[in-house]
Amino acid sequence: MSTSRTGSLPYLQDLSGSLGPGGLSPDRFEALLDATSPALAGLRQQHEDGSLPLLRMPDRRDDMADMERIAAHLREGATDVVVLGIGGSSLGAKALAQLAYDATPAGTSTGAVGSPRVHFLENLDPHTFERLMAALDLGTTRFLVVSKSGGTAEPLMQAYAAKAALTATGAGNDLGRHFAAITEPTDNAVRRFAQAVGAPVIDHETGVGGRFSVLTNVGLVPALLLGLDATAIREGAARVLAPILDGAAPDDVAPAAGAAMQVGLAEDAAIATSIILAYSDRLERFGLWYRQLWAESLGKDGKGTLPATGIGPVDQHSQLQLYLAGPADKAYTVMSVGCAGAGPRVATDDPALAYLDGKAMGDLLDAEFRATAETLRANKRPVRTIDIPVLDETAMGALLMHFMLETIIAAHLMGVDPFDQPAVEQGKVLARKYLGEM
Ligand SMILES: O=P(O)(O)OC[C@H]1O[C@](O)(CO)[C@@H](O)[C@@H]1O
Repeated sequence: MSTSRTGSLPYLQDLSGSLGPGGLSPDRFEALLDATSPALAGLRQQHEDGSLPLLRMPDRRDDMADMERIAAHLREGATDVVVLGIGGSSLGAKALAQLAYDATPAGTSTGAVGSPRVHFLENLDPHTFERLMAALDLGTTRFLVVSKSGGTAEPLMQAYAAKAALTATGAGNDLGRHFAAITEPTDNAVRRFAQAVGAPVIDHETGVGGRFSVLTNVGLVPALLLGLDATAIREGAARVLAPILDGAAPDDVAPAAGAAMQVGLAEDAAIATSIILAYSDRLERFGLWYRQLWAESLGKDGKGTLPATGIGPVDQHSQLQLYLAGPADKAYTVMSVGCAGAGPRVATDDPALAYLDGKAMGDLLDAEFRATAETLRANKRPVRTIDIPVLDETAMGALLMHFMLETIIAAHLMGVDPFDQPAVEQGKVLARKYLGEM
């Protein structure tokens, strides 16, 4: 079974292009799919006993009031909100924010009319920081500091720098109004910072790691600021989880099929890179969120594949040559958002452009998506397609849950723990040592 039968999902996954020559043998795929059964049973159990709080997020509503409270605090009198967080404390929110569209290079998202502009200062770069501070009216700018541990150097550095910038411009008389924080309920540096400036704090879910936190307040507070429907995001996630909770067979569980395919390709077909190629600008940051999820969860014990991202027509004109004729060590997830007929139509009497005459911009995008997927397959490159008829909050919630579950199930097949990241700590210790020597 190569195409997901879960008809109620707001997307359609088709794995048929990953099977056969250049890909995975259908028998091996079926065997791996069967091997996901214990993982699915484990997830059911963990949902029931509450030991994996991520699985309870789709149905949670009791935390919405806290989220609304923080969002209202940040929104009041604000033209701009800057989110200070890194990795899992930023990437999920950024992916959601792109729904409220837009994909400006500075990472700004504008939402519904009346919403503040939301900026994500994820990376640490003094040049970017100073330029943004200079461009904003700090009197009407708010900062949301997000860190699960509350001890991550980058957002702390940015929070203290923002406080100094506010104070320098005289906008710091009422610092509590300018800040809010999300962090674990421990005595940590982010909490102490927020308390010192008199800003409200809400708790980061203790049992949900950063890269799995997009359905918690970490993703949903920025979403609310942008006017997105947070409940619909969770409802979309619930639709992906439902077959697992209902005890469906693995071939009716889209993330299980995806995990079997990804692990099988790595083990049998020497696939070293897993590329998400999205035919929608609004999925650009989704790919970046996926990179952390896949890399940090599975890159262990010498195992794991390199997650990479690309964007539709742009990468056809930049990467496709390598994809088609370079090393056959990459697998492709080509994602498209229903676009046929969308956008402006061309009117031209140039005979050389007869193929464009009367066609909508979305027609060309759709044709290119299908052509690229087929060409990859014709060149024996394993391809999965994911069609999203309508990219809204429900679909985005479903896609986020799909890839979180696919990662957890893949970890089970690979025999690694998806929830830790011990190797990352080495660099952090060294960076602190170097800082101490400066
Ligand atoms: O939310 P925190 O604790 O600031 O951590 C940020 C990121 O840093 C990491 O711990 C890696 O260093 C990620 O797993 C995490 O998402």
